[in-house]
Amino acid sequence: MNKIVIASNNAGKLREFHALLSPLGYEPIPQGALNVPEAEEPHCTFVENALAKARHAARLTGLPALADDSGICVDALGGAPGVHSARYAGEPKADARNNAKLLAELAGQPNRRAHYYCVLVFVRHADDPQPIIAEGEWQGEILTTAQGEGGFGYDPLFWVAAEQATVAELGADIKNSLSHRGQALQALVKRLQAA
Ligand SMILES: O=c1nc[nH]c2c1ncn2[C@H]1C[C@H](O)[C@@H](COP(=O)(O)OP(=O)(O)OP(=O)(O)O)O1
Ligand SMILES: [Mg+2]
Repeated sequence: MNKIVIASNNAGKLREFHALLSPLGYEPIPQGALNVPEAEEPHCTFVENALAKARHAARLTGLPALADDSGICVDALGGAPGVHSARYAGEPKADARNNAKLLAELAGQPNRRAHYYCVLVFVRHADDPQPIIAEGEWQGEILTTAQGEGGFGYDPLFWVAAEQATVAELGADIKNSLSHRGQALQALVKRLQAA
């Protein structure tokens, strides 16, 4: 088995990585299981934050590491909350408060277009000079009320027209086949398997 530390403490992401990587012969290990504390995410781009998280986990575990930095970017808000999605409503990060703030910011706004973005960074070791980087994007719209119980984060507000459902109403397998994270991971795995 190819052990990979997943440099995340987000239970929703960890579930998705497990579902996507395990059938491909990888053994994803959440960084928390190896006592890796949360990394700082001080940067203004997703890719820099993902690289920081991946190097941090690889340094502390001595294992290859995969990090995800992701967020939701709303057109009418000039791309916000973007890299600040996790802490949009301040500390401590909380999905319910973030969703409430997003609805408040968009009150009366007819333009509901948004996209999820995900960048994945894989490092073979902490100082890897050639990280493998892959991205994914998923277009949708922000509803005016939450719908559905699945997924995590902003999923109950994120409407996918092609499915006539919010992401929180999609099954996990369908989400993984369409999502920003699923797309990025498919691209990343191709690169890993070619390496
Ligand atoms: O598929 C998704 N469905 C719903 N919401 C999502 C998704 N993907 C990212 N998001 C939101 C959640 C969080 O508010 C932010 C990620 O922030 P981000 O810093 O990358 O993750 P995090 O702090 O939750 O965990 P960690 O840094 O340990 O991986 O974007
Ligand atoms: Mg984070």
